[in-house]
Formats: sequence, structure tokens, C-alpha cells
Amino acid sequence: MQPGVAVRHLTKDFGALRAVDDLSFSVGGGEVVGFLGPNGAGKSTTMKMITGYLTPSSGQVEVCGMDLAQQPLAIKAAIGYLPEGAPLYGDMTPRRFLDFVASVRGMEPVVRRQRIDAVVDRMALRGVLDQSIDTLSKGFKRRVGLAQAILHDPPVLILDEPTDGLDPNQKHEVRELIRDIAADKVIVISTHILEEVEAICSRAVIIAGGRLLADGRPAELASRSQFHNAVVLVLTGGPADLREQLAAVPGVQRVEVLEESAGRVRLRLLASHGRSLLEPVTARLREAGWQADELYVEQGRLDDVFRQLTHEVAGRETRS
Ligand SMILES: Nc1ncnc2c1ncn2[C@@H]1O[C@H](COP(=O)(O)OP(=O)(O)OP(=O)(O)O)[C@@H](O)[C@H]1O
Repeated sequence: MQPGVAVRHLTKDFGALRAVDDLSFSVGGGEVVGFLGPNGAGKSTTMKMITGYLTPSSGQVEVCGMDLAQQPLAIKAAIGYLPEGAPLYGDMTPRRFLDFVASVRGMEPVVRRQRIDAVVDRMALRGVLDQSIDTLSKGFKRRVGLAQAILHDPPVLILDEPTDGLDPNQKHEVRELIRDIAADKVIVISTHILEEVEAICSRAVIIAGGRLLADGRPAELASRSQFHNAVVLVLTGGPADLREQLAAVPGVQRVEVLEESAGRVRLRLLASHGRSLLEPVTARLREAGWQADELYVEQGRLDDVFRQLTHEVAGRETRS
């Protein structure tokens, strides 16, 4: 079975509210896709439609080449799902919970034992197997949630905010676990933590107001930032019109003063679209005999692009 997820023109209305609006994207094998958007963007609603927990108002979901409307049960078998907040049966122990999930999934006793053993090792749950889930730390609860999602070894994993509410160490651990299981699967992770996308995702899909805003590799999207290719430099004792002189360097779109004190100035030179500034700026410095204390090129950050894109949508919605 070829792992993959494709949504086409997916739309979901809750009464008058259009939570997901004509959304299309696809994810292929070996990809970890970060599904990004501000609160209320429609991420969970989309994930619930992909996993068959919500029926779309219109549009199509295809998982591993199967149409959800035609083969809902086969698709449920092909998907592991970690819902938002990962509701678990708190009074059960992880051992009983996993056994229960395995029986719901219809696993034979021998397979069941093997699979539970395998996920317990992978998620390092052995030490807490007989402790009630309610009494586990959030990090361990999330591992139990992930364990149930991968128990039947599905080719597709849909993880709704898998690290939400965890402390930095637990976040790191859960990301490592996800990276570890990613190799041969399709994984879609919803999050609003952009560093998470940069850390574990090969692609990012950004939505807001239920609509697709961007789809690309994180570095590719980051390069759409206004700070992409900007040069930051620190100079001591430059001339009074330093800013104007640097603004005249070919390719410089704008000069920002980031810090200024006692004759020392930190400047950011923003590049015009598609221009590289390193060479013309260093040439200008050499020519003028100015010695930079510090000089580096910025790559642009995903969070700049995210803010820019989602603010544009918020602006459009306020105006309409
Ligand atoms: N069952 C429901 N009935 C009515 N409205 C709903 C329902 N579920 C979600 N919504 C609304 O749909 C919109 C999208 O919600 P959704 O939970 O999909 O967003 P999200 O991107 O996952 O947000 P968050 O990051 O806050 O979890 C929101 O305005 C939400 O209030």
C-alpha cells in the first residue's frame, strides 16, 4: 500500500461558519508535513475529516489511494490518529488501554502481544505500564497517545498538536520519537509552534480562515521572508551619512538601524527581491575602508512569513 494523503476541495461548514474552505493539498510517502495555522484556522477540523471523524460538507479525502467516502473502514485501518489533547481513558493503565485499543482494532492475541511489546519499547513505557494514566506526567500521557496511534503500524499518522502543553524536554523527546517513526510513513502534524516545523517537518502547509495560504519546504517558505538575504552589520566610527551611503548600494531596498550607541551602530540592510547583498556590501565596505565588527546574512524565518501571511488574511476578513 502506497502511503499518501490527498485532500481535494475539502470544505466544512458548521451552520453559517465555514471552518474549512476549498482546501487541497497532498502528502506523499516519507514526508512529515507540518500543518500550520493560527487558532481557529481549521487544522483540527481538517484532521478530523481526514481520519473520518467528521464528514466533509463537500470535497474529497483520499488516503493510500482509497476514497474515504467509499472505503471508510480500510482508511481507518491505514491511519493512526492522535487527537488534540489526546483524550485517554484516565482510570486505565497503559497496559489495559493498549490492550483495549488492540482488541477494538481486531488484533489476534499473538499479534496483539507482539505489537504492544513493540510500541511499549519504542515509546519507553515499560516503567509506567501498570500505573493509571491519570497519574502519569503529560509527557508520558502523550507517549501513551502516540503508542495507541502506531499500535497497528499504520502507514499514515495524523497527529494533532502532539507537543502542545509539554515542557521543553518533553517536547524534545516527543519530536525525537516522531522523527524515529517517520522513515517509511506519511505524517501530518498540526501545530502552531514554528520551531517544531523547522525541527521535524520536510514540508509546511499553512492555512488560515480554512484556506490554504502556502505549501512548501520550510526553508523555501522562510525565504519568502522580507529578511531573506538581509545583511546585518555592526560598524564603529562610520561617517554621519553611513545609512544613506549603504542605502545606495545596489540591491539594498532599505536600511534599518537596530541599535546605536557610542559611535557603534548595528544595521540591517534589506535586500530587494531576489538580490544578494553580501558581495556589493562587502565591496562598498572595502572601498570606503570601513571595518565591520560583525557581518552576516539572514536566511529569513518561517515565523516572519507565517505572521505576514496570516495577518494578510486577518486584514482581508476584517475588511470584508
Ligand atoms: N463542532 C463544531 N461546531 C461548531 N464550530 C466548530 C466546531 N468545531 C470547530 N468549530 C469552529 O471551526 C473553526 C475551526 O476550528 P478548528 O478547531 O478546526 O481550528 P484549529 O486550527 O484546529 O484551531 P486551534 O489551533 O485553536 O486548535 C473555529 O472557528 C471553531 O470554533
